[in-house]
Amino acid sequence: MADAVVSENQKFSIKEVFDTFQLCVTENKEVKIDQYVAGWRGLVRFLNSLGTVFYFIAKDAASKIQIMVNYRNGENGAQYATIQSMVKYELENDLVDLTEKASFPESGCRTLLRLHRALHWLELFLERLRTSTEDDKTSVMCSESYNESLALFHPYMIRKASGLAFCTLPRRYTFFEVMNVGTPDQVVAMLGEALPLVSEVYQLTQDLYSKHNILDIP
Ligand SMILES: CCCCCCCCCCCCC/C=C/[C@@H](O)[C@H](COP(=O)(O)O)NC(=O)CCCCCCCCCCCCCCC
Repeated sequence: MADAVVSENQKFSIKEVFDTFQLCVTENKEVKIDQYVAGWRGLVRFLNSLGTVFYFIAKDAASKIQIMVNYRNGENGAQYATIQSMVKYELENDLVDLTEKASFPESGCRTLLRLHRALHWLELFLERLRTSTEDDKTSVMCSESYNESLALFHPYMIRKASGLAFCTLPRRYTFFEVMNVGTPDQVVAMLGEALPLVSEVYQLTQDLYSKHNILDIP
């Protein structure tokens, strides 16, 4: 509720976003979609605070978030409580285009897979940020992480536009300030705590998709 009245530009701490990812995982090691989506919302808000050049990225992420929210609010919302229940439901009911785009271009499994791949980028980027030193460039850390993950799935034009956007990233010190966590040492400590949470969510999803052989949904 509070989220709705908070202005998009209001300063918030990136730590809140990572706390949300912590709430994603249930005792049975399932990943809750509401919290997963909430985590992504926070990341998009942070991205928006970095400037309009990231708008095309934020817009794509936001539209995928919205697709997932719509499933949760729809008549079969309960089936979308966790990523595990969603995969089971959609596969059992033939609601996923597995080999080529056809009747279900916006299935939950497909949409979440795009966010999941982006989470891998985040994992790699946060690790680089965490182990970086003062003079390291955020743009380089960002593009190296991108090239090892999301870029493998993106066409040339998107890779090109992304590369241009990365060049506008603020330097490390300023970037840490925008994260609004505290001193650089505190940011590094926070990243050390946050990374295992993001990694766990990523790994649980990866294992699930791999088990069902749905890592290549078109
Ligand atoms: C800090 C700098 C942030 C740089 C973000 C790096 C990710 C670059 C992604 C570029 C996506 C370009 C937009 C379009 C993508 C789509 O074509 C493509 C495929 O979708 P389709 O199969 O439906 O066509 N979409 C995707 O791959 C999903 C992309 C989602 C990107 C979300 C990025 C959120 C970044 C959040 C930054 C938070 C940083 C926090 C650091 C402490």
